[in-house]
This record gives sequence, structure tokens and C-alpha cells, in this order.
Amino acid sequence: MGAESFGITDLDALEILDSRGNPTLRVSVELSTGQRASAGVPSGASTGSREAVELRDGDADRYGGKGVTRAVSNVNGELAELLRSRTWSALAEVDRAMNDADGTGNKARLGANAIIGVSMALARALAGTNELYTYLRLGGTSPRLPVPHFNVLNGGAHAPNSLDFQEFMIAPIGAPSLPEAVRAGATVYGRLRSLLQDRGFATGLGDEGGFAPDITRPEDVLALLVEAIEGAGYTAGRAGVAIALDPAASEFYDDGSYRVAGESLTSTEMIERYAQMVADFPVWSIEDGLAEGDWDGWVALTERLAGRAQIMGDDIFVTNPAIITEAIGRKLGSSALIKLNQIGSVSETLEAMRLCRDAGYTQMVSHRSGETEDSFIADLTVGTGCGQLKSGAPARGERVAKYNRLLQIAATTDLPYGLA
Ligand SMILES: C=C(OP(=O)(O)O)C(=O)O
Ligand SMILES: [Mg+2]
Repeated sequence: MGAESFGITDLDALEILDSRGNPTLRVSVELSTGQRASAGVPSGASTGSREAVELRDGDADRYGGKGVTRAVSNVNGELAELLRSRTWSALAEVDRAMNDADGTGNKARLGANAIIGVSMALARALAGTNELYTYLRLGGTSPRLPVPHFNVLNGGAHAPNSLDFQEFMIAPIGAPSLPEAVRAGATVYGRLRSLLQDRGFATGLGDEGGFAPDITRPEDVLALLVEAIEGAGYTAGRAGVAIALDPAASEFYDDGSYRVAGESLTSTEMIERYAQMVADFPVWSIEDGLAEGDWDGWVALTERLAGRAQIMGDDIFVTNPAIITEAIGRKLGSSALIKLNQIGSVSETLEAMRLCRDAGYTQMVSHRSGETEDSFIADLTVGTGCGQLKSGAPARGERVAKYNRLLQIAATTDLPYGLA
């Protein structure tokens, strides 16, 4: 992100719908050069308690309180006035000014949904006629096509079934190219559908497009995924198609216990359960294996599975540079999930990624369970070269928009594919 000087002549927001049918914002911006761009704002369901605050109207008569007309007004009023009032030298400067104007430290007054929408639209406008990923760079890191992590089986807060773990993803780490990785994802997904149908399970979909059958034990799902991977003709494991988990454990942590498939486990027992899963199945990454408040457990999990699985923080890190800095100091986790709206600006997101990279923590850019058709995160992943993206199943328009954007970049460049 260079130190270009620019003016902003127009900023406006609109209330649109996300993939769950809830309201969200689309923000449009115009630069003094005439360059226009817009961006759609995502929204999570299993959120970390320290995420930047999404502003919702709270008017029960309209969208059950979920309307975003106050956030829209903040863009069209206060933020438009601020952004049009002077010239700017960099996106980070605008992001800082919006943060300062908000004044709460967690974007609660103006709304993280308002601020991230402006920040994303502005990044896209500043990219101008260049590809967005060429603008979203981390100094010292080369662009790369990521390993897509396809969430093919959903539970937890994303599906109305009895499965406690939220996400089971397949990751074609061993694929020779991005198009072959996408083909592997779609082929395994299709094979999984057939297996579920053959066994009499429902093939309805969860929020992120994965199937949501009534299977209870995570190990039973893992066995099914290995069968689907091999049945589709791939090797199960890092040389072919591996598995990544996002249990989203804060959602099943209650009163000091992890409640999984009818059992009540201590933090130590939960860690041993993961160690066994990693030994028995090709699980290469575990996101939010423990609850966001269980910091001692996180340190123990990181140590226990060091060198065997990527231990990734989502709810616990919330893409927050200050929290990530503290976690790095305590050797907590080895990887961070990166979500733009958790921290609420593009430049703070890039700062979080830079901190991780410099500390040797891997990063995976992520969609939210409530999405729009915007493919911004595909460019963010490629530009930063972090090598990992999760965007749900290889089905449903708002999810495949990101994978299709990767295919388009792959077709027009010779960027390398794979983990960073
Ligand atoms: C994408 C996720 O879900 P949500 O957007 O509901 O937080 C996640 O937990 O990683
Ligand atoms: Mg998560």
C-alpha cells in the first residue's frame, strides 16, 4: 500500500442482504480521480467476544432487530463528511481517522460493519485499474495462490443438527495447481453427497454450504471424509487431500467443561481427544480447538501437537494485533485465522498478518458464515501470499465467488500454488 495522495469525492452505503437473509451493508466510494468501487460486508454467527462490534438497529419490528440502517447512516453522514474533508496519503491513514472518530476502541459507536465496508471499498478503489491483490501486499512477501479449505460438513452454530464441531474442511495441499485443488474439492464434495445419500442421511446444507447430517461423533465424520477423499480417487493426507477442523469450541464449552457428543471433557481430556484424532486421521489443522478463555489449555494444546498439526486461533485472536502480540509472547497457537470484520479495517488486518508472519505463525484468510457475493478475501489471500483460504463449500454462490476469483487469477498469472 503505497503513500499515494488522494481525495474522496463520494461515499455512500446501502442496506443489502447477506447469505443468511440478514441485512448487511454495501459501501461505494468515489475518488477524485473518478475511480469508483464498492464492497460487501460479511457477518459471523459464532463470534469471538472481543471482536469489533457490528452495529445493528435493534428495532424488533424490522428484520428482528438486525437492520443496519444506523450503520448505513453513519457511512452516509459522519464518515462521508470526514472522508471528504481533506486529502489522504494512505488507506491506513483513513482507517486510523475512522477509528479515532469512532472513539470507542472497538468501533462500537460508528459500527465495525460500517468502517470495514468503507475500508474495503476504498482499498478496491485505490487499486484502481490494477488487480486488487496487487494492492493488498505485505512488504517482503510474494503473492501466491492459496490452498482452498472447503468446508464440506457443518455443525455447531452453523447447522441445526446434533454435531457439536462446527466445520470439517478438506484441503487439497498436495494438488499440483489451484484449478486441480478446486477440482479435488468439488469432486470429494460430490462423493460425500453420494455416501451420505447411500447411508440414509439428509443432504441439506448448513450456512457455509457443507452438508449437515445428523452425525454426532466427530470421529465418525472424519472416517466418512477419508472414505469420500479416497472414493473420489485422491490420497488422504498432506500429499493429496488433508482435513482441517474448526470445532469452534467456545460454543460447546460450559462451566469449565467441553461437551462433545454427550460427553463432558476437561481441557486436558479434550487435548488428548485431538491428539488421538491427529494420530488416526489426516487432520493437519485445528482451529479453535479450545474455548477463547482457556489460555492455559491453548498453550498445552500447542505444545502437545507441535510439529503435527497447525493450531489456529479464531475467536481467541479475533484478528486483533494486540491480542496476537500477547499470544505470540505466550507461545499460544501456531497460526491465526484472519477475518476482516473481526478487527474492522483493512490496514489493521494487514498489520495482524504482518505480526503473524514475522513471528512464524501461519495465517488463513476466512469468509464469515454470513457472506455477500464480494470476493475481496480471495485477493487478500493472494496478495499477502499467506497460502491458505477458507470460504466454505465448493457450492453456493457467495462461497464459490471466492474460489472462482482464485480460478480467474490462476488463469491470468503464473503465481505459485500451495502453503506458504
Ligand atoms: C467462519 C466462521 O464462522 P463465523 O463467521 O460464524 O464466525 C468461523 O468460526 O471460522
Ligand atoms: Mg472459526
